[in-house]
Amino acid sequence: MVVPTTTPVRQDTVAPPPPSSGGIPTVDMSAPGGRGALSRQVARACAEQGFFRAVNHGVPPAPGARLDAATAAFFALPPRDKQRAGPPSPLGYGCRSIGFSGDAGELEYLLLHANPAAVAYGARSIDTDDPSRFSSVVNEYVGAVRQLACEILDLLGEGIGLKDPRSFSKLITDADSDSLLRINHYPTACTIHKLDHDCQCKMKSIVRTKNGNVVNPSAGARIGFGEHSDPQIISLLRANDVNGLQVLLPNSDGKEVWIKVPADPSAFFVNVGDLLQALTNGKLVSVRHRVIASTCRPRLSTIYFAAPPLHARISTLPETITAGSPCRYRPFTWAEYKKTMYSLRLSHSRLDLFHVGNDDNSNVSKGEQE
Ligand SMILES: C=C1C[C@]23C[C@@]1(O)CC[C@H]2[C@@]12CC[C@H](O)[C@@](C)(C(=O)O1)[C@H]2[C@@H]3C(=O)O
Ligand SMILES: O=C(O)CCC(=O)C(=O)O
Ligand SMILES: [Fe+2]
Repeated sequence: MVVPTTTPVRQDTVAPPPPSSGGIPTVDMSAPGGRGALSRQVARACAEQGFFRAVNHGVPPAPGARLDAATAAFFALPPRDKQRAGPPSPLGYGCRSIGFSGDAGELEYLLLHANPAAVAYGARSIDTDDPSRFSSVVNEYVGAVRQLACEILDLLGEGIGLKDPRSFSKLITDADSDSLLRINHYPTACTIHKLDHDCQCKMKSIVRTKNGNVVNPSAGARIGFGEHSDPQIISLLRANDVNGLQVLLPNSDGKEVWIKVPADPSAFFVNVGDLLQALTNGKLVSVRHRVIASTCRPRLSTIYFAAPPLHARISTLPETITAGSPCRYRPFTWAEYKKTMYSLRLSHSRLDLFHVGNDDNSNVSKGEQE
């Protein structure tokens, strides 16, 4: 991760660091002190950590509670009912397998496109009793969270001094926005028996050798979701009261260390994504994070990945390019970026392939892996 330790976001508007709890910057979205101070705080957290905890964010609890109830009901279904919504294409129901390049984690999930037509289509196999009930719960949640995402992006636009501070939020409110909603369920080690046989074996990482012996190559390690950065513009995560999320942040010596993020069901955890790093010439940093699954309590998390339309051209904003900080990334479309990312492993630092002067990405687009 690039850590701009010597270059503050803007020389004339250096904000005090947001208060941090256990190394996690926290931004009170309703704090008195004015919009200027708030925008500088949000920009500073996104420049230094690429991550913050948003409290008093204004999203009412009801849409989240309704969505949690609906998705928990889905995950409690018998395996063959859940499999009607899979396998993930990448959208749909998935169990353990993440993406198309061999990544796996101790989780099952639903991955949905966030537009109402796609939600309605997916809902037919997720809530067969009443698909429109499921759709309206998802749409209500997406509407509320998208509004918070826009507010944060506008604050960021102001905080880093863009000519049009709404440049970021305009990308995600376009009718063709490619935003996603993901619901991750990390079962406990002892409820794995509720999954189907295939998934049970995969989650226990059981491998049967040629002579019939059973071995567990990853005994002890419970990687829920492996190390990665989110590819989109910004991600807003809300989870139940079970810990597990970790972010890779610089410590006081500048060394990167994994920081455990204490669970807070009333907060949103905000991640800068790869596209925002590219748009801002690396001033805002796409944070690497992962989930270690708890052995004794199930974690349920919901993440809104705010993305532009597929055809959107991601080109570094001129305000972020200076003589001392020349343009780092070549322009690309979100469709091009997605194609590259799906050919790579979860942990790949894929944005590096779009550095000015790096021609290596012509190969990865054709399916070459790490
Ligand atoms: C291995 C992969 C899964 C992923 C697409 C990718 O090729 C690399 C990025 C992964 C990720 C991480 C954030 C989101 O959970 C996600 C939906 C996304 O947009 O990028 C996943 C992708 C996925 O699970 O399909
Ligand atoms: O489930 C979580 O808490 C985080 C998962 C995540 O980072 C992702 O789905 O991209
Ligand atoms: Fe993520």
